[in-house]
Amino acid sequence: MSGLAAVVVGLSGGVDSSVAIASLKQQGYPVVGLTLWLMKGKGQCCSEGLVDAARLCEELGVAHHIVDSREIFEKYIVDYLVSGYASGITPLPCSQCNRMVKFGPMLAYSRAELGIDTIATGHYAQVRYNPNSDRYELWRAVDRHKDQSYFLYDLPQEILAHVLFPLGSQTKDQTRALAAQYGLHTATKPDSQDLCLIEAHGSMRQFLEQYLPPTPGEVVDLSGRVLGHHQGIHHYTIGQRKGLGIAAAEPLYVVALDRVHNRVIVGDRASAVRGECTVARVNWVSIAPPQYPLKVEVQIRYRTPAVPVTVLPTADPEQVKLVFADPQFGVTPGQAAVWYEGDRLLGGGIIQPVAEDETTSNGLGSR
Ligand SMILES: Nc1ncnc2c1ncn2[C@@H]1O[C@H](COP(=O)(O)OP(=O)(O)OP(=O)(O)O)[C@@H](O)[C@H]1O
Repeated sequence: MSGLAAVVVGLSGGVDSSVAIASLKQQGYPVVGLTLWLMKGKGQCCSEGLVDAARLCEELGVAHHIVDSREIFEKYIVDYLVSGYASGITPLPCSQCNRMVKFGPMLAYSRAELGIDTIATGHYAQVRYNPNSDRYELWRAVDRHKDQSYFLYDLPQEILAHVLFPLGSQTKDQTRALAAQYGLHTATKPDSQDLCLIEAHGSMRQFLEQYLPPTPGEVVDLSGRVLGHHQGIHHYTIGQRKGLGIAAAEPLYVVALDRVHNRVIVGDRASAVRGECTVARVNWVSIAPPQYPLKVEVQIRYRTPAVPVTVLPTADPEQVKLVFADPQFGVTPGQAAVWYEGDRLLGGGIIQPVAEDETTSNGLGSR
C-alpha cells in the first residue's frame, strides 16, 4: 500500500488522459478510470473514446466506470450552443462543459459511488494551493503551446481543491514519450484538433443545421446598405472575414449580429475593433474579487496572445468592465475573457454583446 489517497481519472480515450492515469498509477496512487458518455454518435467521447478508455484500463489492470452523461451534455452544452447561436452570440462550450458536465459531475460521482475525493484529468494546467490566501490557484501549463487553463477559468474553489492535473508540469513531447514508454495502445493516437462537437459532426454549421432552420436575412454595411443575403445569423461570428459571399473592393468583416432585424452587419477592419467590453458570469479563481481596478493581461480567445487590460469591478460582483490598452479585433460576445497576472489565472467570464442602444448610437447598421 502506497498510503496515497485514491484518484478517479477522467478518460477520453486520448493520449493525454491515458498518460495522466498511467503516471498517477506509476507514482503509487490507487486509480480508477471514469469516462463520461457525452454524445450520441461516434468519435471522442462517444463509442470510439469509450472503447479506447476501457481497453486502456484493462491494460493497466484498473477499474473503469462509464457514466451516461448524454442528458446533461444535451442540457448544458447542446441547448446552450443552439440558443446562444440563435441569439447572435458565439458561445464557448468548453469552459461550460468543464464546470457543468465534466468536473462537477465527475467529483460528485466519485464521492457518491466510489467514496473517492480527488479527480484528475489530462488537461495542461496547474493547480497550486496558496496558504496565505487560502485559495487554490490556477496557473498556465509549463508547455505554453498546450496550455488549457483558459478553458478551466470557470472551475470553483470547491472543485479545484479536489483536482490533480498530472500533465501540467510537462511538455506534450514528454507525454508522448511516456505513452510509448508505458506501452499504451493510445500512444500514437493523433491529438484532437477541434471542439469535440465539430469532430463528431464535421463542422459547427452541420451541427447547428440539425437544430436551427434557415432564417434568410440581409447582410448590410454600417450605413444600412444591403450588400448581400444570409441564411441565418447563427452561421456568423464577430470578426469573421471568410464566407461572407460579398464582392467588395476592401476586405469586410462581421462587425455585429443584429438579432432583432436578423441582419449581419459588416465593415472594414477598423470598425471591427473595440476598446472595451463588459464581462458577466465572472469567476474569480486565484484571488478574491478585488474592490479596485487591476492592470493585468487578458486573453479573449483560446490561442490568442494575452494583451494588456484594466479590469474594472462593477457594483455587481459577477460583472466587470474590461478596458483594453489597445483596441482589440474580434471581441466576440459569448467567448470567454480570461485574465492573468503572468502565468497565474486570476479570473474570467463571458464577453457580453454591445448593448442595443449602444449599437444604435454607434450607428451600427442603422438606416
Ligand atoms: N468523455 C470524457 N470523460 C471523462 N473525462 C474526459 C472526457 N473527455 C475529456 N475528458 C478529460 O478532460 C481532459 C481534456 O479533454 P480534451 O477534450 O481537451 O482532450 P485532449 O486534450 O485531447 O486530451 P486527451 O488526449 O486525453 O483526449 C482529458 O485529458 C480527460 O482527462
